[in-house]
Amino acid sequence: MRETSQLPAPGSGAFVFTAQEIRELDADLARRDLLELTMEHAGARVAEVIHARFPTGPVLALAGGGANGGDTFVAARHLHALGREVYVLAQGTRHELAGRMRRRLEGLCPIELLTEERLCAGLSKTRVVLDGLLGTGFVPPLREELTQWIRRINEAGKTVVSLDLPTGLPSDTAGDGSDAERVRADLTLALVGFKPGLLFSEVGEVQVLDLGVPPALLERHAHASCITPEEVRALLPRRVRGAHKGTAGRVYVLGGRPGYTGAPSLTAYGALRAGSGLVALYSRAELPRHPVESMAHRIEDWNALTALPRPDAVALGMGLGEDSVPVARRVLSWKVPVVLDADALQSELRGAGHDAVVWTPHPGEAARLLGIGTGDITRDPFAAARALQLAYGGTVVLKGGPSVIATPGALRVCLAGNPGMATGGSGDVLSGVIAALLGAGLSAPEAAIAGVYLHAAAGDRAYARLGYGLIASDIAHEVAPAWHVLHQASSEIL
Ligand SMILES: NC(=O)C1=CN([C@@H]2O[C@H](COP(=O)(O)OP(=O)(O)OC[C@H]3O[C@@H](n4cnc5c(N)ncnc54)[C@H](OP(=O)(O)O)[C@@H]3O)[C@@H](O)[C@H]2O)[C@@H](O)CC1
Ligand SMILES: Nc1ncnc2c1ncn2[C@@H]1O[C@H](COP(=O)(O)OP(=O)(O)O)[C@@H](O)[C@H]1O
Ligand SMILES: [K+]
Repeated sequence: MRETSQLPAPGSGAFVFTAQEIRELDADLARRDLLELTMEHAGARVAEVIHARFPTGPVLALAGGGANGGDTFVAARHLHALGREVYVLAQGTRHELAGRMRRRLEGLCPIELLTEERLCAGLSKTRVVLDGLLGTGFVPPLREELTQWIRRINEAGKTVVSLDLPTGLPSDTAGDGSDAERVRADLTLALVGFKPGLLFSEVGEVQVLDLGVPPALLERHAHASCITPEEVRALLPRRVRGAHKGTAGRVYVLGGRPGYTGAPSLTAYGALRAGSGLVALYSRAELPRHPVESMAHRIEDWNALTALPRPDAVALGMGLGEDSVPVARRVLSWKVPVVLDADALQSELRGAGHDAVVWTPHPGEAARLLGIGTGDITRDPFAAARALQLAYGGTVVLKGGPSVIATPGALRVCLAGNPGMATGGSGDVLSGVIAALLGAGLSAPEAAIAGVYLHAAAGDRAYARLGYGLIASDIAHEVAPAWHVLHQASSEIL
């Protein structure tokens, strides 16, 4: 599970790039004669951060044969200029720009060929290791010598700062969880944006460095972008002075069966705390713990739904069991906005959805919907979310730490949230939050983006108060203050 401290503050509007997208961005920068400047900027920023965070002691800089090594030569030059003792061990390079950066360093501080013996000697004398061996150009599997060096670095117990990616971590997919074949970094300084591998693997702290690349270029080449509090704040529905409960959104929650009565109640709490004017629960079971502010109806036969007035939004599937597919088909025919969750996430519903549907699978449910293994989902959540959206339509929320959203036009990721939220029922609360936002008039992509962020921000508030002992209803209750803070905050304090 991801530690709360690992990702940057959720305010970060950072982008995410795959290795191929970085190659395309670099080619674009090169055409504009900006690539060398960008590498210079990268090295300067890395040196600045290292000097600020670890102000004393020698630095051992390890430079590989590609541009990751080139950045490292630049960082070493800037650290030297800051008066730091720097020792550089480098592989040979055929990379033109990296070679130029190496020549600019030669004569200022020692550069020696990287061998295991020199690495061990260097590690014994240093305070900080700058890992610039492999970045986005890493093509697995690791060559044998790299495996040995990584082992030495990890065994030395020094502070390790990785440049762009911890060496050995694949750029585009989650690492396999084994630490043996990648550098265990204390801090990774990611250039221009996250790489998917940094979001979905256990990698320590990550800081994204702005390299002064024009935002339009970043946007053009990016794979995904992080949800910002500012955009969520702008999306949150505002009530007019004359609002009444009927205009604030009427949500139906269809779920539960004998023995499974908690889930729809948690969804109702989520919807109420996210501002629904009226929440009605329909279930074939008695729902003993539902919020008293909601209306719970036990129904014998789902055909009774036909006689009900159409709501503004529906959340469907939590604890509903095998009734889910026929009930979902009926509700989808109403063409009102719907959140499909839990038992309603079935492949029989492929083709039955519409634009105003939000599908909210966790990786197990996503695997069921796509007919592949859960490992295939968690290895590349962006690809999985996109594949689900293409297959099922609407908007897809692939839950996890972090959650990913695929809308018809974009991939988004939510940096808020924490492992304390890995507790039964927290996904049920999310369905209620999204349904409330749909009921208040947000589109499916908007409700998914704002709902996932609000739910995660509520989870962070609950974690701050309760730590890993937080339970799903705590998240539901924190949705209200999370919303309120966001609603009231001026943009300066977001
Ligand atoms: N816009 C940006 O963000 C900017 C990004 N920039 C930087 O560019 C970096 C990407 O640079 P890159 O493409 O040169 O690749 P990089 O990571 O240095 O690796 C290549 C080296 O690795 C080697 N190698 C490969 N596989 C291997 C294996 N399995 N086992 C062992 N070795 C292996 C390969 O060896 P070869 O195959 O050539 O023998 C070659 O020597 C990126 O991470 C960032 O730091 C900045 O400079 C400027 C702007
Ligand atoms: N490590 C984590 N970091 C961030 N969010 C998490 C983490 N673990 C779980 N969550 C969030 O908690 C919720 C869990 O949902 P789900 O697995 O459907 O739970 P349940 O089925 O018990 O309701 C999702 O919104 C997910 O994003
Ligand atoms: K690296």
